[in-house]
Amino acid sequence: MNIDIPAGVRTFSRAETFQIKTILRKITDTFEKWAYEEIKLPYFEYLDVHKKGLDEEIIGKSFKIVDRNTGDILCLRADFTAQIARYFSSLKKKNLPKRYYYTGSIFRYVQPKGENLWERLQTGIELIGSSRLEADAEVIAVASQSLMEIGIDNFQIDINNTKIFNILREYLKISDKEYREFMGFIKRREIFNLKRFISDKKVEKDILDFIVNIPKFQGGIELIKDLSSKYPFIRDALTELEGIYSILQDYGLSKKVVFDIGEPKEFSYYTGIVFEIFVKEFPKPIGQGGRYDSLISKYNGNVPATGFAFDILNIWDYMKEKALITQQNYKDYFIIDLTPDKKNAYRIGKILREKGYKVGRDIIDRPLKESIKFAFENRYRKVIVIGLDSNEKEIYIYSTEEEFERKNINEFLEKIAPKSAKYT
Ligand SMILES: N[C@@H](Cc1c[nH]c[nH+]1)C(=O)O
Repeated sequence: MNIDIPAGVRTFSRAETFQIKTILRKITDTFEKWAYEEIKLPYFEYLDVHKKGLDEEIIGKSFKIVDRNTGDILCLRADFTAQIARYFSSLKKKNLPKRYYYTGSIFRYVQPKGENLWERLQTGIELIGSSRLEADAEVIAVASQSLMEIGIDNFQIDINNTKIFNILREYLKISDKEYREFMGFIKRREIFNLKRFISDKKVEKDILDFIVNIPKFQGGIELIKDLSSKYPFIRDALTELEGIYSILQDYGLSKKVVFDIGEPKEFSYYTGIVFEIFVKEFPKPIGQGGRYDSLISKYNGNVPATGFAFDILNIWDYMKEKALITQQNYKDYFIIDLTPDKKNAYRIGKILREKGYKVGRDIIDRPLKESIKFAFENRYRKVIVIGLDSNEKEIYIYSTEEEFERKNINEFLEKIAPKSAKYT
């Protein structure tokens, strides 16, 4: 019998799931502190509708399914931002700003090799309704605070402005296809190909000089100021970068910022400030986002927006690698009731759970010693044994396999304080 799973998917063990869930919980708690509200989006979209907001390349990698009733082609969600834009467009009452967050997988085909999965777990936010730089800065601040909450503070935010490329595109008057080729050269930092690309075009000297040097433009705020004096044709876009830097300074985050003009983004829906988040000594970005002021208009309405998403499995991989994950999934009490009638077990369990404790019951017949051993091996902090001697009102509370205390049931239950720790 074949019990395999497809190459592009994987199961996460209970220990792995706990680690991932702990990361997610801390991040989404941070989102909530900034007043973002959760929204649950469907796995399926109509291909035609999802396509409106996404690049051909991404749609090409999406998983398609046929609606068996109507014959319509559906696809599995390939991007949350396009879904949110579609959803927002459908709202009758669009009171602004809207602050949404989401958690779930996006699905895109990749050659299933090693850790390449078809399913990518993301959690992210979208801030809809403001074209102010303050909105772009808020999104970056939320991302930064979320990372600090999970114990990552050596991150770097690579910021860029898509407007620079839009100006070049208009200036060069190139087709979509040529533009994609051009952006590919920039992304792969292929200076030789960039030179070749513009060699047959009539380009002013300073613009030409800018283009062939794009891959090298990586640095701090001085770089942006310098570019601004050298290349007036992109000054407005650079002024935005200076503006966002100044707000991030107020947030105390300017030390995290690097400008990387040679790093364009994956989605063509971006229209302004874009960014990627990296951590030192880890090759993959752990989050990315940016402004998408014309995406919503592809569906209905015309509202500016910005947002970002974390790649949770990249964060998890990094945290494992750096031993930043220390928490274990502990449970509080394991109740073993040796009496034929289990009423005391049910009563004690109920009260402890009401006070916020995690309580499990031993429901397997085996020698007491083995049950106790099982409990500590399986991360219960304490074991309660009922009916160990003839005094029905007393219980034994084990804190290790050997050490225990005898307590009167009612006294124990009266004294026990509600559990307070949040993530344990
Ligand atoms: N959807 C983008 C991230 C993003 C959210 N909002 C804006 N951008 C991604 O998956 O990379």
